[in-house]
Amino acid sequence: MKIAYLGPKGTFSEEAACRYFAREETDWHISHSILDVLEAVREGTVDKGVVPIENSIEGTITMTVDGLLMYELFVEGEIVLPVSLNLLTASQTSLANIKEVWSIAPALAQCREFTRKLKLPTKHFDSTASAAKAVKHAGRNDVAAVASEWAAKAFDLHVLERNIQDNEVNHTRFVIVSKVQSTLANTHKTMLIVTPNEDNAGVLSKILNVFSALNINLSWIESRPTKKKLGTYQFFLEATVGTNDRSLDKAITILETLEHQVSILGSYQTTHL
Ligand SMILES: O=C(O)C(=O)C[C@]1(C(=O)O)C=C[C@@H](O)C=C1
Repeated sequence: MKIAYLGPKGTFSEEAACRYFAREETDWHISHSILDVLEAVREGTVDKGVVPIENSIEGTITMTVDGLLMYELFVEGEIVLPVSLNLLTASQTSLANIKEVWSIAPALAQCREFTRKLKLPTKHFDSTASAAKAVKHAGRNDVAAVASEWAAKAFDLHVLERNIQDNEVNHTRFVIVSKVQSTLANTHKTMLIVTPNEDNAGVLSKILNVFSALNINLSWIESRPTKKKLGTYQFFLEATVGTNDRSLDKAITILETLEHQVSILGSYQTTHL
């Protein structure tokens, strides 16, 4: 099975993908960006892709959510990975010497308190590991990458500070995406997109009421702009029931009767690593 993830070696995506598919025969496809992973799935270059969708400190990774829509992909699994972020330098140095911190935007956002306290400017890269690789090749001792210990080993970097994220406990959830909708039995979560039929007062609350009236718990809500008109949105909802749950069927029927557009992005189980 061909599987794409965000590279280079040493990313959290690599850790999530390798540990999740540890028992399967895999042909890895390493992509340069999250959108490249999704595009490889869309084009059929790979069978599946593994991408981050939400972090417990920073929230939704909007690039992934927008990419799921743009490439019309489905979600067939979910992985929750503990994330510890470290400050990595090319060689041993002190914090006082660091002038700039490099990483992917969501990782930098997870350590905002640390970089703000030290008044350190940041620079964006396509992944934590590409920032680590750049630090290795920059030949400088005044720049540092925010990345994993796995990346420190991969690029032979020095760990200057450990666990620098804003909260000691930190998790990122990844989704496994594919071009076809899988028919998994025994799933316990379902991701939906609801596009309201019109933009009227209380439309979101009316949509949410359908779920609460049917006693369906929602574990995630994200609104994304339709990109067509300011102030108009589509809602991503994650319900903690599978598609075989009759109350979910009912909720979808009611929403469609109210002329909202509903599509199922996938139904899946969660794997905690
Ligand atoms: O850059 C990486 O290592 C990734 O796998 C991406 C990513 C993300 O964008 O959220 C994944 C997990 C961590 O939250 C930090 C970075």
